[in-house]
Amino acid sequence: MNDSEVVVCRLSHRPGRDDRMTTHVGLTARALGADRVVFPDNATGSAETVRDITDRFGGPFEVELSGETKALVRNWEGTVAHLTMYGLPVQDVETELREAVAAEPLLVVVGGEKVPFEVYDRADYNVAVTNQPHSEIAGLAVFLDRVFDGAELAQSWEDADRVVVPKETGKKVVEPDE
Ligand SMILES: C[S@@+](CC[C@H](N)C(=O)[O-])C[C@H]1O[C@@H](n2cnc3c(N)ncnc32)[C@H](O)[C@@H]1O
Repeated sequence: MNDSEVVVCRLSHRPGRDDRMTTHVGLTARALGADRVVFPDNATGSAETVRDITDRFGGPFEVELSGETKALVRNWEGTVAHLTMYGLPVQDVETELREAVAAEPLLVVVGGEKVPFEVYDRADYNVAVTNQPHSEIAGLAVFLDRVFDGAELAQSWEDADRVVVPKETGKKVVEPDE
């Protein structure tokens, strides 16, 4: 679906307190069209959960752990978009972002605890999904939907061992090609 690789970087992780949020950053990145998520190396449980979901519901989607998420941002060869309530409104930069992702890899940075100034400084785009405080998961979902212009909602999944069949009522899950 993507022209170039789209990678989501969770900048920091506080074990215990951030477990669910970090896991959901990964699940949202996968479901809404990113190719890969990078978690800090203390987020092992979140990485395991997202890999397990990918094994069951399909990919391609990669999960990586890194001891150097800030260095990943600093040294990224491509476009860096940092999600922050202090940035430019996503609706004002979405066209430029689509052009950028057509040309080169995009790193989408979401914070947790306080984000250092060097990330704001390195970012090619500091992007706000409203200029109100809310959550990295909500911000990431709206951001990816704008970048992919809705195409991610209809993506297909490979190597799934289960497929959800949409139903007006109730739940139906089948094996592929069933
Ligand atoms: C709950 S906030 C905490 C921010 C942290 N206290 C700080 O000072 O940087 C965690 C992350 O959610 C994301 N976020 C929160 N509100 C946002 C908004 N309006 N637009 C884009 N991203 C947002 C940002 O990536 C932020 O780093």
